[in-house]
Amino acid sequence: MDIEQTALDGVLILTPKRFSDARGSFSEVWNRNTMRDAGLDHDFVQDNQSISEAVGTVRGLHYQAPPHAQDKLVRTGRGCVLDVVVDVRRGSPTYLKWLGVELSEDNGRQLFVPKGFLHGFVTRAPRSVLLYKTTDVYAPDCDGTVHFADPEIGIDWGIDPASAVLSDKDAKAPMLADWTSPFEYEG
Ligand SMILES: Cc1cn([C@H]2C[C@H](O)[C@@H](COP(=O)(O)OP(=O)(O)O[C@H]3O[C@@H](C)C(=O)[C@@H](O)[C@H]3O)O2)c(=O)[nH]c1=O
Repeated sequence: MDIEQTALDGVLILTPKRFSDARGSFSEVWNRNTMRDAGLDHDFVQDNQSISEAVGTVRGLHYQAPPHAQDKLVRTGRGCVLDVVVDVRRGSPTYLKWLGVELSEDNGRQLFVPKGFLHGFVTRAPRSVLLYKTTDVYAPDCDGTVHFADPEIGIDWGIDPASAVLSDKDAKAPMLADWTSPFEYEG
């Protein structure tokens, strides 16, 4: 497993070793011991899958607030997405900085998204399948959204935001000006 730091403290790009042969390939996408040795001692308790049919589908920007905040380990099982995280830890030196990483079935990359970050993605291939593990279970009362096209964050999604395929919840999400982050930077 290759583990790469990013410009956002705590956000990691993990690329599993791929064993290829005449049949195809094999990869360990998560191994508790390997991860623990790399300092990632996380207790994942839920596995999720979303399937997005159309190119240009945006899901996000999402978070679960404390006490049910989630770390996430995200990958693409089929297709391709631009996966995006935004630092919303109040007091963080990189507050409101965002990072986009392409995750595809071909590159096999995974993104580790810690608590305190908004998470979202846009699909770049039809019928893209996102797979992700989380360290807390779904808690609808703590579920939150920030508008994906917030001008203060200014994410370049690579599409015209007006053409994005969105859920009603994401289309109606608050802008930062009407939202207070529940996360504090802990250094
Ligand atoms: C996230 C989630 C949703 N649901 C239900 C609620 C709802 O009826 C339906 C669809 O939910 P959503 O519209 O919130 O799904 P979606 O927009 O795919 O939400 C996800 O987006 C990505 C970007 C994330 O980071 C995830 O944590 C999650 O927020 O699934 C669960 O039962 N368990 C879950 O863990």
